[in-house]
Amino acid sequence: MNVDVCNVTKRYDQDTVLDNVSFRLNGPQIYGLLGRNGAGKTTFMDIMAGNTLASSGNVLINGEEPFDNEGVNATICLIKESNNFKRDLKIKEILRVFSFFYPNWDQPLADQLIQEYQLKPHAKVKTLSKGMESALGIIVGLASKAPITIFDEPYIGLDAAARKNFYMKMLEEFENEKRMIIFSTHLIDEVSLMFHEVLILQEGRLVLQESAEVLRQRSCAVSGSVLDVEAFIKDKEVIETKQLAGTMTAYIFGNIKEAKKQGFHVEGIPIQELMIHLTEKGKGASIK
Ligand SMILES: Nc1ncnc2c1ncn2[C@@H]1O[C@H](COP(=O)(O)OP(=O)(O)OP(=O)(O)O)[C@@H](O)[C@H]1O
Repeated sequence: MNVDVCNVTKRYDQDTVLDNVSFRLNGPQIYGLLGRNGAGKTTFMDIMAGNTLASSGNVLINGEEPFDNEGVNATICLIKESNNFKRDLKIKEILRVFSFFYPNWDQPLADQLIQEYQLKPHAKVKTLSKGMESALGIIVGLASKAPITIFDEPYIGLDAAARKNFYMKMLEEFENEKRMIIFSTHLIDEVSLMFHEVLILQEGRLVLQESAEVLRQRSCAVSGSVLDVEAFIKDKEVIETKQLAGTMTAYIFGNIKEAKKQGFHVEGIPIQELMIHLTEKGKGASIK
């Protein structure tokens, strides 16, 4: 599957929520869609899933618009933070509805996950705790086997162990059967190692699209004595510095090999730190 996002703008009255966003997603990978609160992530995912129209520009899924397009809609499963399901339906009814909708629906996987998350098939959605409702969303998202599966912070109410279990399941499913997974989250450190590619929105604009591997190679944390590190980073783009007991750690965009050659202790920078930097100062272009 390919997704072409062409000059997408979305306005609500005077507010421009997405501002001329363009990018391409190529094939089955795990994409991290990141950004601060209100950056436009959910709005974008709704347009992509065909739930709403862009004010201008368009999203093409394998060349077709998703809005009002049953064929395309059956290839996309969007699981949001909440309100994914009718509250009066029972879990088993929800699973049946989705099994009709998604041609690749995996009932054995759904059954297995229902057991693992200890959900009662006869329970109505309105009786579920937040965590249970999130678990149901995760089950539908994974069992849909939709070629494009989108998770928009799908884990509200799940504890750390249950979230970890979900991440493992998602990876397992991806490895078993490659599909495009778009994952939007604020718990970036928990999942960033799973991302193949990272997209960052800031105030409705795309400030970064980069492979996670490249990001890891182009940014680093350099540690050493304060004087040495200060001298080294003088001509570099510095994200942040921290000092502790005579040593300094500087987060920089730059050449890891050069830092290593000079004897510094060098580590990668967590993607969460990069996201904070890029969205604070709008330095998306400078990483290129
Ligand atoms: N139906 C709507 N009417 C008016 N404004 C809206 C509507 N939906 C979203 N917005 C506005 O669009 C902006 C982007 O919202 P969106 O939910 O897409 O951001 P987000 O990146 O998903 O945020 P978060 O991380 O907090 O979920 C916000 O300012 C929000 O108030």
